[in-house]
Amino acid sequence: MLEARHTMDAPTTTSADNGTSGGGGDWFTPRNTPTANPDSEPGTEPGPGPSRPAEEASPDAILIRRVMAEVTPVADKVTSYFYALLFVRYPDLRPLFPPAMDTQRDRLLRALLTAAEHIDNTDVLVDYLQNLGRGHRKYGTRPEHYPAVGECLIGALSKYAAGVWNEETEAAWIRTYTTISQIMIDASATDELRAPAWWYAEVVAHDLRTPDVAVITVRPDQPYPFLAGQYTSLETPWWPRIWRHYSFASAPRSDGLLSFHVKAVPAGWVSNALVHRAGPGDIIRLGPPTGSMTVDHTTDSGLLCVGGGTGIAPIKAMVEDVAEYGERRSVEVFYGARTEHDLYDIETMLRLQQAHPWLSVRAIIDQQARQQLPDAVRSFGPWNEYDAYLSGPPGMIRSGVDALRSIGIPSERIRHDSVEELAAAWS
Ligand SMILES: NC(=O)C1=CN([C@@H]2O[C@H](COP(=O)(O)OP(=O)(O)OC[C@H]3O[C@@H](n4cnc5c(N)ncnc54)[C@H](O)[C@@H]3O)[C@@H](O)[C@H]2O)C=CC1
Repeated sequence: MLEARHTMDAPTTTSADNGTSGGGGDWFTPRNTPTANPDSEPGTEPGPGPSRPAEEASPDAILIRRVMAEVTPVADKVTSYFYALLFVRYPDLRPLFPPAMDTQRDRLLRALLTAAEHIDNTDVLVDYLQNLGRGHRKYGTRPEHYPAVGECLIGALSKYAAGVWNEETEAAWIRTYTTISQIMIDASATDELRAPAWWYAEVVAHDLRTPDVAVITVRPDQPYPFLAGQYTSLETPWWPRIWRHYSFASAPRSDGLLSFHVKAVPAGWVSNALVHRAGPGDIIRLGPPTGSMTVDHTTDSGLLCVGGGTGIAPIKAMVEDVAEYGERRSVEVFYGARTEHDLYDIETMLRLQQAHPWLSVRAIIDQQARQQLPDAVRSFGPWNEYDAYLSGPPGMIRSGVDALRSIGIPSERIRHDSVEELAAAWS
């Protein structure tokens, strides 16, 4: 299953002003209390309607896409203008955003595209927005922040889509944004009853495996439930309000410790801090667990796992999960790296292989194999009885999906995290 997880990760915020100032009126003011069933359609707010094929787009979807087509070529301008509006009208909110807004700006546009893309696909949209609403709790986002964001969003879209903007398009955006924000608010309110907005975690071990890869182990301040294959967002004390994603590198452990594999990448503030600066005793913050690249325990199909570089982290967690679960299903791991030196976790993987007869681990080193990881996987097999899991750089995921589909694995049996998000957020 390709995950419908994209990068709509900008904190939606504005001043404690209830959103009725600044020209937006109360168009976007969603209800502040959760609906009776937060997993259902958001109450009486107009929703995107039932899922339907793309060729039968709803009237709102047609209007939304018309605007998107206008603004996409000037994405940078729209996003800059949106944030300018937001921070001028609601300056109190500026501190909730990271000091440097580059990534954030990029995220907003993608968020819009995602919402527009899925406006008729209620299930995907709801699931995605609920996750997003929960994830926004760590930014300090409150229900009263949403109206101002909607107001500034409309302000920016109407300016840059002037050619197609009219009462009808505006009404469609208002309906859509109201739906979006209501789902997020509801999910956040429900989550508040069962989980903290974030967890503090103390670094208890820092193992520099190569000059730029560290395996970091942390102890959360309270229980942290998650599933093997998922990932979290992480903030370091050195770069406040900059959150980056890392997969859990172990299945849930009885001692409650969590581990991450971090590679310091050029211009990666968080990754460099984690690899070169962090040490035992440092306190980081963790957001909630997320992601659906998890082991399906309802089947006993074999697992074909392809991990490139630090993408091996969630694969290792899933192998441990299978071991823990007790099912003796076949698990075939391909662990790719550019050089032998980059196979920083091969010993762990080989130890797991030794302990579990159902597990096979193959290291594929570009330089030796003279081919990239996905091609190497294709030359083994057959894989048509397997569920496939891909984790690694975006290019590897893309060519991995192509390679696996070309040998007959249907898309719904191929799982991976969002390529867009990988590109943006694992640094
Ligand atoms: N740290 C973590 O928890 C996680 C990290 N990731 C992602 O994994 C990646 C790891 O990066 P590095 O360790 O630097 O990996 P890398 O760039 O050294 O590549 C690792 C392997 O992927 C293959 N590969 C790379 N680009 C490819 C392409 N375009 N087509 C086919 N194969 C390709 C290479 O052949 C190599 O075997 C990052 O993009 C990170 O975002 C993914 C999940 C979890």
